Amino acid sequence: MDKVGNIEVKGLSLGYVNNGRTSIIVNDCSFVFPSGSFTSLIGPSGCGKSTLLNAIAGHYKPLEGKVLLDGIEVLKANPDLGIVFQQHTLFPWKTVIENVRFGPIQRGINKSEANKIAREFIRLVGLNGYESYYPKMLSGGMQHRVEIARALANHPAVLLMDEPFGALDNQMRSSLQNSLIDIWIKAGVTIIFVTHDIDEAIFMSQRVVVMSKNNGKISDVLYIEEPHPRSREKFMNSDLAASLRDRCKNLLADHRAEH
Ligand SMILES: Nc1ncnc2c1ncn2[C@@H]1O[C@H](COP(=O)(O)OP(=O)(O)OP(=O)(O)O)[C@@H](O)[C@H]1O
Repeated sequence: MDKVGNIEVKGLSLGYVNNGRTSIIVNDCSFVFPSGSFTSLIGPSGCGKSTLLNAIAGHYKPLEGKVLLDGIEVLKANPDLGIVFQQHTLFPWKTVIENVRFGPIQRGINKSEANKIAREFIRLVGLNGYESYYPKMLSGGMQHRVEIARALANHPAVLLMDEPFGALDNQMRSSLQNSLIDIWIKAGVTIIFVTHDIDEAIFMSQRVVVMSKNNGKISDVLYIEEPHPRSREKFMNSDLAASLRDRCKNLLADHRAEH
């Protein structure tokens, strides 16, 4: 079956064992991230967003339950599950094109075909002309675009993003948010996006999953019907965005009050 990027989290419990004691981080969580959807995960610091993302990526073994990609259990890291972190993971000694073609070459694709694939994704992230630059010659935002191109060059069905724009200034962050939406529409991947920023989650996603720190569960899911691409100015100043923002703030405040 073709990978279409439907992620199903079923009865998933995640935790850490330290000195024989198990701490539960995510508790019996079930959720579907439909193929081609854009979902943000928000929640208080330490609630388990990164742990959940890593479990979906196959980097982390559940205590209970499972993650299914298109009906098949994810048991280890898989090229269909691309991951982009906040910190840069580009090879500093490789140029942009060498970084982006790395995955295809690892998969056994010949160099000229890998270059073709890499150029396609470099163009998609708006960096044509920068193929022969080294990462240190690029701004932080441009390096992020290379990271995204590198992840997409593996043709993942799902892109897992852990606060990818967390360290950037507002202007750069807005510009990358617009680019990512554009890429998402063109590439048709499923995106699961972890962020601390409520406005970022509301602006970008179709659904915002709010995680709770108290019981390791999903505490609410906000569905955002506004179609993409959204006008930042118009949508973020709308009544809908204001009410979503309030709901998110209240949910996060509830967690703090109960703690
Ligand atoms: N290797 C580990 N051993 C023990 N506990 C850990 C380990 N890694 C993370 N934790 C704990 O698991 C919990 C969840 O961490 P996680 O990084 O998933 O949270 P998060 O919601 O992504 O947090 P943040 O928003 O601050 O990045 C935290 O309490 C953290 O201290």
